[in-house]
Amino acid sequence: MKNFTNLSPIKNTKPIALYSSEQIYAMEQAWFAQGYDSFGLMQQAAWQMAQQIELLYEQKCLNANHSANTNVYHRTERLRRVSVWVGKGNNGGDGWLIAHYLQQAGWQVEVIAVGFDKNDFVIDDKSVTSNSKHSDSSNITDATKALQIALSANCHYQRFEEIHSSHNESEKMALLAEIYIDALFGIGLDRAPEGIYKEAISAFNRTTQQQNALAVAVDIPSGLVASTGAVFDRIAVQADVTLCLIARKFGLHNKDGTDYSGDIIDIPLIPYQTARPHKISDKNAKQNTIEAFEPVAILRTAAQSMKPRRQNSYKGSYGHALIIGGNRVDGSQGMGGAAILSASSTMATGAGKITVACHEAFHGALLTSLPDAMTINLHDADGLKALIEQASVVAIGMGLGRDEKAKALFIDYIQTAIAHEKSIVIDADGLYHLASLQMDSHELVTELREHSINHRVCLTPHSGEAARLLDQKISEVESDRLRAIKQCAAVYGGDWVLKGAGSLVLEQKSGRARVYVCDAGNVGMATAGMGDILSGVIAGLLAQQDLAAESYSLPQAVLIHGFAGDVLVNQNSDCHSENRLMIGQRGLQAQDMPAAIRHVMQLVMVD
Ligand SMILES: NC(=O)C1=CN([C@@H]2O[C@H](COP(=O)(O)OP(=O)(O)OC[C@H]3O[C@@H](n4cnc5c(N)ncnc54)[C@H](O)[C@@H]3O)[C@@H](O)[C@H]2O)[C@@H](O)CC1
Ligand SMILES: Nc1ncnc2c1ncn2[C@@H]1O[C@H](COP(=O)(O)OP(=O)(O)O)[C@@H](O)[C@H]1O
Repeated sequence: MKNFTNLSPIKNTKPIALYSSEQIYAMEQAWFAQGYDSFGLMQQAAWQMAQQIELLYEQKCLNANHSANTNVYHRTERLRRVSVWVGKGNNGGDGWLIAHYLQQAGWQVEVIAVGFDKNDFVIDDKSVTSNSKHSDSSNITDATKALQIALSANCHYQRFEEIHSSHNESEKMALLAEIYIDALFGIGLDRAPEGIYKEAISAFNRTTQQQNALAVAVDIPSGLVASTGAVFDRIAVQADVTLCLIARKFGLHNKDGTDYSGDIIDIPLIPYQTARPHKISDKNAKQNTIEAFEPVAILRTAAQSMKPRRQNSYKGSYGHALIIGGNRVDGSQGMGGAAILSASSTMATGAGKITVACHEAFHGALLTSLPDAMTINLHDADGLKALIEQASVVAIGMGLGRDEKAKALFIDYIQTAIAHEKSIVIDADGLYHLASLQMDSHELVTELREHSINHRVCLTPHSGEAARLLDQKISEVESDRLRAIKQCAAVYGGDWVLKGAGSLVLEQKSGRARVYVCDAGNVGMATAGMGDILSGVIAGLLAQQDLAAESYSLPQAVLIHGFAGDVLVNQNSDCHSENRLMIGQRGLQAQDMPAAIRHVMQLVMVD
């Protein structure tokens, strides 16, 4: 659940580099290649996590005492109990060592071992005392070594299989604890947890919820795929806190990741986490050159500040945005609202002037809600093409319609925009037509791609639209959104937003594509018309050419849109007056957004 307590669009936080699990393994390998010990790294990881767990426990006690208004010193008399759930991989190895270190620190520890055979618990002194630098060489894995160390230290354990097969509910309650540690799976999860693993994850979640205990995930919540943020069949540990080892995983911030990870605490561990030895192809190159790991994406949690406008300027200084959409196909009710919403957010973002090209049937409604806009008939091709020539940016597709007539208009208007070297935003039905044109091998797709090399072309699909553009199933796109957005950019050129929880933004600059995850927005925005609002924000920023490049960037637009949604939902938490209107996650409407966008535009302004 998103925390709205510290809502500020400009925060003093740096963007965070995000990596795939393959890259994290490569970072580890680079570290070991320099002679460092893999088991030493596991010990260090576990030791630092144990310390964090102690801090989390103290914080939990302080909070509990604070709310109960009791003396904080009572906490020292409490029995500190931890239940550590371990799997068979290295993530489980971390768990065994955490149990060992916490027991040394005086905690009452119970390890719940999942997927283990009874024979796994025979103490083998050799593995504990093994000094081999890399455990592989002695055929003893790091995880086994960790288990043996915990056993030798008399850490109490139970096999989950035994607890689970018991019909006695109280026996099923593995251990009453204040903190539960999830060390079942880490970045090595490569398939859906089934059988006993599925049962263990459900039992972990059930127990932590029943005990109102703190659930702490080691590295990543078990069940969450580190490289994609996917969760198989909703089977994943619901963590309150994730202790993220080595480097931030992309999956913690995309798709299901945000729902399952809780607060994230970084434990970087190795100084070279973002570098690996350079492959020496040039014999003259220095031996010790290092090559940075290119993150798969950058997490942006804050918008760029914007400078105030020059006093000596006028509406023409802030661009003319042309919104094309809002059609009414003969006999239908039409989609005028899409263009109206888009236009109202364009204006709220600060465009100097706007014209809306929509079906004439909607002109009255448009002018009633947005008298600042100029209007033109969507089907007046000559008039509209003349306007495209004058516009600073053309946003097309919101409620344009999917019939053949609309497709012909789309082709005509996009070709005109390209001919006049305009910035273009394509959304909704525009993306539908673009996908058809790609299937027809229509020349417009190539023209648009070429145009995008030197001009801004922004395309904003949700997963369904992206699937059509790529001729894939929605599930295929959803299973790896990072791959999908890159494929979109490779096929069509331009800059992209793949909308959804943790919207992805791909920007191409100087032939280099960079992907961003925008950490603003909330589930209240999953309502009709929110996408139209986004296309309007993008058009509104692109129109204002007085802005510095980073201020009209695509991540900036997505962040402003997301923060506006967050501002609206946040009214819930700081609402003291009963008379004040509350807008929460349920019932948030796209039409609420322009006022919130104006508010965010003031918050990002600096002197
Ligand atoms: N020694 C090291 O290099 C370090 C490793 N670390 C830990 O090691 C973790 C990665 O360890 P591993 O690579 O062993 O990966 P995991 O501990 O995630 O486990 C992978 C094992 O589980 C199996 N598996 C995957 N999905 C399964 C499923 N659905 N059902 C049943 N079995 C499944 C795999 O076949 C593999 O045997 C990290 O997340 C981190 O916690 C940290 O200790 C840092 C240092
Ligand atoms: N769960 C969510 N978290 C954050 N943002 C969301 C969420 N659901 C939707 N949004 C945002 O709301 C907008 C919805 O766009 P879209 O699906 O195109 O709506 P429409 O087609 O009705 O206009 C996108 O910008 C999307 O990122």
